Amino acid sequence: MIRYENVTKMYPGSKRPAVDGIDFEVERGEFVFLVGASGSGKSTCLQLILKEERPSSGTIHVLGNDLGSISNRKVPYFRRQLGVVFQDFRLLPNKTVYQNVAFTLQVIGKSRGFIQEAVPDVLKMVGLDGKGERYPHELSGGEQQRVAIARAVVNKPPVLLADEPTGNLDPATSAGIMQLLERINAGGTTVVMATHEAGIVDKMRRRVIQLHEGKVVRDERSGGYGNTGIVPELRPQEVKGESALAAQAAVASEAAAAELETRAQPIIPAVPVTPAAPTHTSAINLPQVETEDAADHLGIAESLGLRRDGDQTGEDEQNVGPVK
Ligand SMILES: Nc1ncnc2c1ncn2[C@@H]1O[C@H](COP(=O)(O)OP(=O)(O)OP(=O)(O)O)[C@@H](O)[C@H]1O
Repeated sequence: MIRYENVTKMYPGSKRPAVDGIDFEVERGEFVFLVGASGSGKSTCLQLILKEERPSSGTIHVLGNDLGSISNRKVPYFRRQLGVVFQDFRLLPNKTVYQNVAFTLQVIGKSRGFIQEAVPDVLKMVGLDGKGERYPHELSGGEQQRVAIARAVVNKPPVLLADEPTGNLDPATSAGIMQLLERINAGGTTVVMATHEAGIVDKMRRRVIQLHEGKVVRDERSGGYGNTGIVPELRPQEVKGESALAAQAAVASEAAAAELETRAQPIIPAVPVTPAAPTHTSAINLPQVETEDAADHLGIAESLGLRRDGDQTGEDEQNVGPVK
């Protein structure tokens, strides 16, 4: 479904690759966590899958397509098969919940009848029944992320990519979001999620691919986050508030019990990871709602794969192939 073959990504002006000769394959229906310290290459991996970035060398196949062979013109069509969720939600602030989700379908030319059926269905699925007329600023952070997830999956993409989707949420709210992602995965959608949050990874016991300085240092079926005691930046984010701390403790104790029950063997043995300065703060940062304008619409559309980006010249065209 997603296959990395000896992929390296070197950003211009960088001294070392962000992604350094990595190989992995994600099968249809898997739930995979990408973990690792800040700067280890998690977001770059997701951007490469989305063809937002191009590898410096190596090959990436997604849904049967060699990404190197998809022309710029076809990129938006390719991206429609991938749902994307971000840490900062990226909702359109002057559109209602309903309109935020409908917008995705309108841009790709779905009929009014289809939209009128699909949007209420997906809002119900994510637990936002009855909140369609609210604006993003009238929702909690968790509800805003549910809208973003609804928008990502309303067109039933076979793959959902999530980059720190719980990064702005307290642990109790995060647990609800993770249940929702699990439910979406149980419905057959392949989920690849980058995260720093050890409690979540430890509790879920799904496949874990750990990156360190752009290399895969662990690929473990049914894994945990890693030895968070040794590596400072892998510790779970601290949170403020008694209920959040209680929820985090509950997750940690369940994870400890699960650890005792199951000790899965790594596919690639873990290697020591050099500690680096922690970069994440303990505050819960809710994103600022920005003023809506045309640029917002275009930026959102582009990042969701609804609009063509890049130059228009020179590449061979190739039809986006069937789902593998
Ligand atoms: N557009 C860019 N231009 C230059 N360097 C970049 C760019 N994006 C990322 N990098 C660098 O590539 C490396 C990997 O970054 P990346 O964002 O993929 O890591 P990450 O694991 O997602 O980090 P975080 O958890 O902090 O989001 C870092 O050294 C980063 O500074």
